Amino acid sequence: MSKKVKGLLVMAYGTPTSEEEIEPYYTHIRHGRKPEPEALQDLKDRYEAIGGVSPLAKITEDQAKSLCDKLNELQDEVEYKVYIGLKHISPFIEDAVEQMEKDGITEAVSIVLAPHYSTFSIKSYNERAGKEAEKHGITLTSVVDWYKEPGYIKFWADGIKEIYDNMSADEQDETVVIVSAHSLPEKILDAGDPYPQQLEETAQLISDATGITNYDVGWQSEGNTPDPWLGPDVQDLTRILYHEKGYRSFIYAPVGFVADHLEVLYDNDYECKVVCDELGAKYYRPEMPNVHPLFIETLAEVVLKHEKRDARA
Ligand SMILES: CC1=C(CCC(=O)O)c2cc3nc(cc4[nH]c(cc5[nH]c(cc1n2)c(C)c5CCC(=O)O)c(CCC(=O)O)c4C)C(CCC(=O)O)=C3C
Ligand SMILES: [Fe+2]
Repeated sequence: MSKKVKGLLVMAYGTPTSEEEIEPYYTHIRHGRKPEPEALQDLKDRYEAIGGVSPLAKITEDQAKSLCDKLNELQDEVEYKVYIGLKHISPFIEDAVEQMEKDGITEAVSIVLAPHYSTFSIKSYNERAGKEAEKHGITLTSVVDWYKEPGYIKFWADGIKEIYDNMSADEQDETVVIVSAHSLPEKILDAGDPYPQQLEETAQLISDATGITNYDVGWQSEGNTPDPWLGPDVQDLTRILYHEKGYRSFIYAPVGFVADHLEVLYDNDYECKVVCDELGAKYYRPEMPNVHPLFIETLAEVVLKHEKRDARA
């Protein structure tokens, strides 16, 4: 008897793959409102600064494919078939689910390539997927979050330790780890959003795993809107930690992201580095997860655990 085929919906933010796509992409992020010419130019300049287009599109594809291969290697009850569904550019989440139906898929599982749960992020991905699945008669269950998964913590702890262990004892004494995620509007707190608490937990677990107790939590890449955003911003935090605590080496761990992309390559590797250079401090940033085997295995374990829980329910 042939194995049952099950859909694996891998959801991610999405990125423009050419300069022409930047405007429609930005417009989609802004819920259909076109950006002002200055804001659009600013975004184009940032993409230009990291090489014209983001490496994210290719990385997301590689992550999705590797995850699916790993899942098919780790179990032999079902044959997973992978679909990529993006939040802000084609193939959209809805396109992916529609394609599943065309392919005769009746059951699927989804995961978002972002660790922390927020109404602004994972909830909105999962709601869009769930709604579309219902429309097409597909039974879909969704992984909720995976911010304290041991393999994910280990991945970051290993990267941080590698940098730290290469320092002299004197430098180690002056080193702090800045653990960060994408900032969100402060109003998420009114509804008790778990996002900030989850980032705190991730940071604590990484500290436990590395034994490095000098760490702080910051927010990055905040949007260009009038309302207040979660802070402190990582750049401000760098200055505070330098002046008030005397740190001279900074290890940035943007754990809210899983790939090399604009927020990391520009907001960390350029903007935070500018602050470090100005202060005469040292800038370090461990590798992003991308398709590292430990990371892909971890995602596969997350999906399989979710599938088991689902089977029990
Ligand atoms: C929570 C969160 C994640 C992490 C979770 C997840 O991954 O889902 C994330 C990831 C990403 N965000 C990305 C890109 C952008 N996000 C923007 C703007 C915004 N993000 C927001 C939230 C998040 N974003 C919000 C609340 C806004 C403001 C919207 C508004 O205006 O009200 C803008 C507009 C310009 C700007 O603000 O910089 C861009 C270009 C890329 C792709 C990078 C690449 O292409 O390499 C990635 C992975
Ligand atoms: Fe974003």
